[in-house]
Amino acid sequence: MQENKKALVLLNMGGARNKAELKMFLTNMFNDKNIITVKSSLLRKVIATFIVSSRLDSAWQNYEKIGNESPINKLTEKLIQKANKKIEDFTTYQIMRYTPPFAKDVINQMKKDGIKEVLLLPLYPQYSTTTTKSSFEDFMYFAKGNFKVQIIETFYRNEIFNECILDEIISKTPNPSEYNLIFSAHGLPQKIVDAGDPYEIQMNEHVKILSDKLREKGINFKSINLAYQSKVGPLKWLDPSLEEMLKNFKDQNVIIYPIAFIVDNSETDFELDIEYREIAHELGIKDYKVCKCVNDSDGFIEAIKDIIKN
Ligand SMILES: C=CC1=C(C)c2cc3[nH]c(cc4nc(cc5[nH]c(cc1n2)c(C)c5CCC(=O)O)C(CCC(=O)O)=C4C)c(C)c3C=C
Ligand SMILES: [Fe+2]
Ligand SMILES: [Fe+2]
Repeated sequence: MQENKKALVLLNMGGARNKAELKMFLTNMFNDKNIITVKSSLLRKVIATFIVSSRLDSAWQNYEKIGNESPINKLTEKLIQKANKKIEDFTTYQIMRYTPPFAKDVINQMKKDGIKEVLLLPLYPQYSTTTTKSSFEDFMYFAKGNFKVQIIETFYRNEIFNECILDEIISKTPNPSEYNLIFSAHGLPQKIVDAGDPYEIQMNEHVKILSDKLREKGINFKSINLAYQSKVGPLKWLDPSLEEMLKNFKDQNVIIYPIAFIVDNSETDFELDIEYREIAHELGIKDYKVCKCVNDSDGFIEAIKDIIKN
């Protein structure tokens, strides 16, 4: 690896490579104080143990349908390799929050590599305490003042990034007036939003930016909507849910864009492409398309260059 002094660190959630890692993912996630916001870490541990034991087997069945692993790790690896070839002045690393590579180990490697300055780029276009803040705190805890650190908190307004999203949507729908476009975002418990998390506000703004850009290009979908997927547990989450939204489109065509994600993962490959596809079929939707995330596309590498400049 090059001996650059500056690191670009891409932060993401991680994903299971096997059943043991799914247990690790769920255990780490539900012990995260930004996800389960109860004050007592002991109570959180009890809740985590309960959720993991009740969820593990059924959740694993979903991963069995997508080749026994989340695609997030291999796709992120490709993104890192491409970034290291194409983005000058930085060595690019990845850190995952709930499965390896963990902050502690990557930070040790960065110290060995002589890194002095770090630019953190969470792979979440919109800020949430559950994702951006959680990953930032994780990094800072293990960095222990060893580096000069900067973070990019959001990039949903970046024009090059938004062009990548639109390219994917447009290339999948030669006849947009016959399709309903749904931006599908990962959901969040309502109480996290009520406590001040800006995710929903930023999500609405992001959908408006993309909708305006489509109109400016003269591309008119039958309708454009935002819905939330992936609800877990009994609490109220952001609405409308994707399932409720799909009910509006019996006998019509739908195209979904996964707006909260940068790299395809189990929520896109299983939940959107398999589970909601079945629901759409049962609801009498005619054609149901799911867009790919920007992943390691050349366009997204250009977007990263633009996001990190200055
Ligand atoms: C209280 C639970 C959860 C919150 C809050 C939450 C927020 C959140 N998550 C993502 C992105 C991803 N989540 C993924 C999987 C996943 N998420 C939860 C729960 C919460 N997420 C669970 C239990 C799981 C595991 C799968 C399942 O059992 O349903 C993933 C996929 C990882 C993979 O395996 O590929 C991503 C990515 C965001 C962006 C977000 C808040 C904005
Ligand atoms: Fe999630
Ligand atoms: Fe899910």
